[in-house]
Amino acid sequence: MSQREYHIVVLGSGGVGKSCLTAQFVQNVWIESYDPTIEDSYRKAIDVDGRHVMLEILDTAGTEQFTAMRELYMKTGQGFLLVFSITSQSSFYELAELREQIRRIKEDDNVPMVLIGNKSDLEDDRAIPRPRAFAISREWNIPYFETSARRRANVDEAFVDLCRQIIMKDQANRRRVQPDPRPGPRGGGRKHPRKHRSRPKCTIL
Ligand SMILES: Nc1nc2c(ncn2[C@@H]2O[C@H](COP(=O)(O)OP(=O)(O)OP(=O)(O)O)[C@@H](O)[C@H]2O)c(=O)[nH]1
Repeated sequence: MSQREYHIVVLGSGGVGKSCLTAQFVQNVWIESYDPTIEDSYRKAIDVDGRHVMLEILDTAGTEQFTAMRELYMKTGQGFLLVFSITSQSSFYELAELREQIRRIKEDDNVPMVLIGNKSDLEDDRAIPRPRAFAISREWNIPYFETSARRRANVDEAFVDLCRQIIMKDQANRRRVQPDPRPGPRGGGRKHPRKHRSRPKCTIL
């Protein structure tokens, strides 16, 4: 079977840890320094439930000056990681608008997404209580993961969950456009009804 390629976009305010999460997932490295991103893309092959897929991961700019690129990558992205920092209230509230923008641009209410509260190692500085984040994730009908890029906690789990959602959506779309090749009422394989058999049926004893 050919390898499928899926486009993932990592979104969220500046400094929430998008680059660090991406670097941990793709390269298994931790980056201590903060260097605001303009836009970086990475490729990683992974196996999800026995399926070999290639991911194209776009690490986007959190700072306002680069938001002009948003519309384009929202169109091409098939799945989105919505990242905030558990230590920053504003980064949490800013995600609502990003989510709305994605749904509007894609004209789809069921876009694969995952909500991520990053920097879970900074529990003492927590500004968003866990139940608050879970409540939003339930309202948006998407899963919530608390991650720490620093400790590499829950990073793979969040990316893999998103991949699963994308694969399921892709399969559902394919089923919709490709008619079932099997004959009979479910399939579109046979144009004309089978002719009546004149020969008697054979019975195996
Ligand atoms: N303690 C802690 N620090 C983190 C974590 N993830 C990222 N950081 C730090 O937060 C700062 C910003 O991380 P980045 O990954 O560059 O943030 P970003 O969201 O890509 O920022 P922009 O490129 O501006 O959008 C860096 O100094 C990181 O070391 C984490 O899980 N825990």
